[in-house]
Amino acid sequence: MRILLAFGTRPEIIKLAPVYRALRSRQIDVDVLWTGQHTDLAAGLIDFFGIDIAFNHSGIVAEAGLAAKVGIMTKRIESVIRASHYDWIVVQGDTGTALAAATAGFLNAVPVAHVEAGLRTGDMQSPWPEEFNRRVISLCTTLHFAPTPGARANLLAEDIRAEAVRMVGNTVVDALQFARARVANGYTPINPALASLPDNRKIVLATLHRRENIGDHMDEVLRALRDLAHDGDKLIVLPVHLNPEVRASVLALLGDTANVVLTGPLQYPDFVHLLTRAWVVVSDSGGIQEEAPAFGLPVLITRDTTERPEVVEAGFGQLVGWNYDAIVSGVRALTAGDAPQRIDAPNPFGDGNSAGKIAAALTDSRATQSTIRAAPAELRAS
Ligand SMILES: CC(=O)N[C@@H]1[C@@H](OP(=O)(O)OP(=O)(O)OC[C@H]2O[C@@H](n3ccc(=O)[nH]c3=O)[C@H](O)[C@@H]2O)O[C@H](CO)[C@@H](O)[C@@H]1O
Repeated sequence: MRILLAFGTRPEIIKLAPVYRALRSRQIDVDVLWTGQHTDLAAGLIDFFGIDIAFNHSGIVAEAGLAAKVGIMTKRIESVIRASHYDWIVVQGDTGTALAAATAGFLNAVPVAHVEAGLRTGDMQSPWPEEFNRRVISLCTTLHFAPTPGARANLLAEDIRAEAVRMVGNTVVDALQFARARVANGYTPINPALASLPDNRKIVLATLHRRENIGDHMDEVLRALRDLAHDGDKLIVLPVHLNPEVRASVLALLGDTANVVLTGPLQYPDFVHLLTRAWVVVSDSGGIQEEAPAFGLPVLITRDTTERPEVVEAGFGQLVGWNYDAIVSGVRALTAGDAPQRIDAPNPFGDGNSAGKIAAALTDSRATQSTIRAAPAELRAS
């Protein structure tokens, strides 16, 4: 059996690394194709998880235009899958890379397995273009790995056959457990700014990067963070995304502000270390909504919708949009005491055993047989 695993961005690497490791531990041949959609952000991650890259297409990132990038990635991935036989092509989430790889797989009759399937906001504009990507990827997919019962229900509502959907949890929890074991007890952060964080401040961990939030929305979140920094008892720690528009807004509103630590994107183990120290998270990230519950951490979600309603239902998350008052009062309420308020509830995104379940399903010969039968005869013969 031979499997192609395709990824491009930081979150895809984090969430597919446990699948890679689970397949390799079963002695399965796995070829990894990296489109390099994130290069700097991915630095260190591939090594951290011990991943060997078979196909490095990181030059694609230089192409202008989202459609051109997806087109070029699709073409490159198609040439890889036409040159060898693959039993599965595995993609994750909702990125351009996942869209390209799923499309190339479908059009060449290679069964596609989708990790983190079934997330929906119901709004094609938010998040854009991810909601579109998710829907197209689901159309191309043979085996859907849903992280939660809600995600599974979303897929069934789109007339996807129940046998094609497996509820396995989210591999982000597996990745977190891998990293947590490495940042336990006496960890020295790679980034020097983290090594000297004062013990007597309440750490507010903030991240901002969603495309649809850039501009007035992001500026309002940054104004709220600036005023929270003025309270004096808190320390705002914000790893700044590399997007130049995000950087410009952050520097304009938070540059040279007391009680604000701005860093570049953190290496994943540093980020996990910071999660262990934070009192509250303010973020528009998808992955962080899933990670915070693993630490019992409350998260204020600076978006108007979330495809992860479980984080809100389980009591970890609040949707605060870009509302200055909601952010300021939310953070103040969560940092009012002398110790961090940890939420004692199970993580709705899983128990860290997702990758093993995915590897077992992919290597189950019955799943492979039924998908091969589903491929058009002329492609099976070619
Ligand atoms: C629309 C949407 O929600 N789409 C999501 C999007 O990903 P995202 O929003 O979660 O992306 P980011 O926030 O960039 O990454 C987060 C990860 O990065 C780590 N991190 C963070 C800051 C740092 O300084 N150093 C780090 O190491 C952190 O631990 C975390 O795991 O695409 C994914 C792939 O398809 C999807 O799964 C997912 O739906």
